Amino acid sequence: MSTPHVLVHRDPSVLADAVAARLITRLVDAQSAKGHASVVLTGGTVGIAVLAAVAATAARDAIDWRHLDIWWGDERFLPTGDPERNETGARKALLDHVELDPTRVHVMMGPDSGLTAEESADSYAQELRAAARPEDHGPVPSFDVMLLGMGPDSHVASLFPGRPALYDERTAVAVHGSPKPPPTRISMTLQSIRSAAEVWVVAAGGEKAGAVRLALSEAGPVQVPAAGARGRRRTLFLLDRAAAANLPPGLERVASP
Ligand SMILES: O=C1O[C@H](COP(=O)(O)O)[C@@H](O)[C@H](O)[C@H]1O
Repeated sequence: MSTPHVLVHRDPSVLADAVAARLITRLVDAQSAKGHASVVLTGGTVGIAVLAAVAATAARDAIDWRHLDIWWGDERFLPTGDPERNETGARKALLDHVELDPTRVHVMMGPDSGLTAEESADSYAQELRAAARPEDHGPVPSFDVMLLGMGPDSHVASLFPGRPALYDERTAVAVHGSPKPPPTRISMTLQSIRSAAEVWVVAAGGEKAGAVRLALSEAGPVQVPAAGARGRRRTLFLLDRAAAANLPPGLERVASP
């Protein structure tokens, strides 16, 4: 697992634009090396702002959208089209504006599929396994980039502090009784997060500063889920100034004065 690096941008808007630019570059590089790329999306304020920033730049046309696999780190277990679904936010902000191959868009199914949350999570785990290649050495693809928002309680995806999902050895699980609504969710587990080549934790706002500090300390992932979010090759914490207000000494690298 990689050691986290921290980049601090001036405000949430510069942060979203900078992450969008970084994401486009990373996906274009991956596609030029392999012919395809993969990204894991997140919900939440900054996660969706990054997608809107990608949609707003002409550089988005540098991505070969038909050869991009899109996954989600977590989903609220709500019907297709519900405004609270992470998928709905992502489609509105970006996915509806680019030409994707629908077979490469891997949604976590909601109750309108007829599946229970457990069955939906199992189905996602199977989809992950089917997409993994021998070189991934496991049941989950080595995603090129996994984007993760983070809550003020340090949750990432739908992995909340102290909850059973953090001990689970499966790759995707149902989450019940989420402290943040809605109560039922589907989430990738830490095992899946750690399969990503690059994990980018993106956070803005002073209410996240304490969680950012803990996530970059020696805290364990059961108490501080974001402390367990690490990529195989690279881990970035991409922050605005407010979220970076309480960093452990020596970590900050100011990227936008
Ligand atoms: O519920 C969720 O929250 C987190 C963080 O959201 P934010 O609005 O505080 O940025 C998000 O990463 C996760 O995907 C989502 O389901």
